[in-house]
Amino acid sequence: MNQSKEQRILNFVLQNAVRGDPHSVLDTIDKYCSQKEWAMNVGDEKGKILDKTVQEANPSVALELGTYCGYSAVRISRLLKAGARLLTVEFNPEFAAIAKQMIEFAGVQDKVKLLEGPSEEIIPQLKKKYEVDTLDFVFLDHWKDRYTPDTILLQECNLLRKGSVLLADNIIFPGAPDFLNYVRKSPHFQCTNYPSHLEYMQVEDAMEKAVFLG
Ligand SMILES: O=C(NCCc1nnc(-c2ccc3[nH]cnc3c2)[nH]1)c1cc(-c2ccc(F)cc2)cc(O)c1O
Ligand SMILES: [Mg+2]
Repeated sequence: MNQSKEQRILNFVLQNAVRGDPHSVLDTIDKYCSQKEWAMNVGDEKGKILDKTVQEANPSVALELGTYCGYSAVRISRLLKAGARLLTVEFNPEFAAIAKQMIEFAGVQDKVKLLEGPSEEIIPQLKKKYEVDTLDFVFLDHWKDRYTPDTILLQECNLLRKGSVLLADNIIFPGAPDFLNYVRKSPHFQCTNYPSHLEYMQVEDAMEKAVFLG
C-alpha cells in the first residue's frame, strides 16, 4: 500500500535529521515541506512567534491541541525547563503514530505525553487522569471549529488560572472567526494579534494570543 504524506515526512527526517537534535528535526521537516510536499506544520515563521510566546510563558505544564506529525510538540518541548511537560492531543491514530516516532527521534519524549482521542473527551480528564492542576500554556492548532468550544471547556474544567496563555494558529487561514470573536469580546481574556503567513506559502495568516485574566 503506498505511503501517506505523513509517513514520507517521517522517513525523510529519519534519513536526514540528527537523532536527539530537535533543531535538526524541525529544519528537516521545514525543508521537506517547503521543497517537496506542503503539510500543515506551524512552520518556521509562525514557529518563531510560538517560540517567543512559550519562552515568555516559561510553562511548567503546557497543552497542545492538534499534534499532527509532532512538529510543534518538538518545537515547544525543546524550550521547556527541566521538569516541565507538554501534553499533546491527537485524535487521528495515523497522525499519532507518526508523531510518536518523530518525538522519540528528536529525543524529547521525556517531556512530551501524547494523548490519543478527541479533545472534548481528553480535556475533562486532564485533572484526575493526567494530574494537571492548571495549564500555564495552551497551543490551539486542531480543527478550527473546535477552538471556541474547547476554550470554553478549559474554563468549565477550571484548567485555566490568572495568566494562563492561549496561542491559536490559523486565525486568518483556514480561519477561526468565532474564536477570534469569542476571546476578543470576552472580559476574561487580554488578546494580542501576530500577523504572519501560512506555513511554506505567501498567503496571509496570523496567530492570536489570549491571556486568561481569571
Ligand atoms: O486543519 C488544520 N489543523 C488541524 C489538524 C489536526 N490535527 N489534529 C487535530 C485534532 C486533534 C484533536 C481533536 N479533537 C477533536 N478534533 C480534533 C482534531 N486536527 C490546519 C489546516 C491548514 C490548512 C491550510 C491551508 C489549506 F489549504 C488546507 C489546510 C493549516 C494549518 O496550520 C492547520 O493547523
Ligand atoms: Mg495550524
